[in-house]
Amino acid sequence: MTGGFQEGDQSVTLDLLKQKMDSFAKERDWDQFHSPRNLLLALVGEVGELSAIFQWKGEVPKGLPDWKEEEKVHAGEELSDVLLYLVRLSDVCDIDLGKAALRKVELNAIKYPASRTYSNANNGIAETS
Ligand SMILES: Nc1ccn([C@H]2C[C@H](O)[C@@H](COP(=O)(O)OP(=O)(O)OP(=O)(O)O)O2)c(=O)n1
Repeated sequence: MTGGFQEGDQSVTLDLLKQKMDSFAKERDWDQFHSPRNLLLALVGEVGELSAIFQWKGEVPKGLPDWKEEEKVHAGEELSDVLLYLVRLSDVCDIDLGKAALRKVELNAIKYPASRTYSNANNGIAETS
């Protein structure tokens, strides 16, 4: 048993992913290509690739119980591409994504109080009380 610290022991944080993407770009001299617009288009492209996996399957149960292992691995890869480009886009826009997201969660809770009941999740439009 080595007992040494391994990368797999790290908890995955947005900051870790941000640093990894920054190193990835710098090591390849790709900073020049990672402009906000290019990253946004790359992000949208990856959302398209993720959508293609679900396309024509109809509704699928949560947990994807009927999917083959390789399909789930593929879905994980496309979800990761979306996340990585989102993290990178936020970084080059000098926006702290973690802080912005936490603030948005708080704003959402104010907009849609848990004390009220909703007939559906359609943005609370059909609020019943
Ligand atoms: N200029 C680039 C190109 C790639 N990547 C990184 C971020 C994504 O996580 C991943 C995207 O790589 P690909 O464009 O090769 O896309 P896929 O991995 O989805 O491959 P494919 O489109 O062939 O399925 O690589 C990046 O940071 N900057």
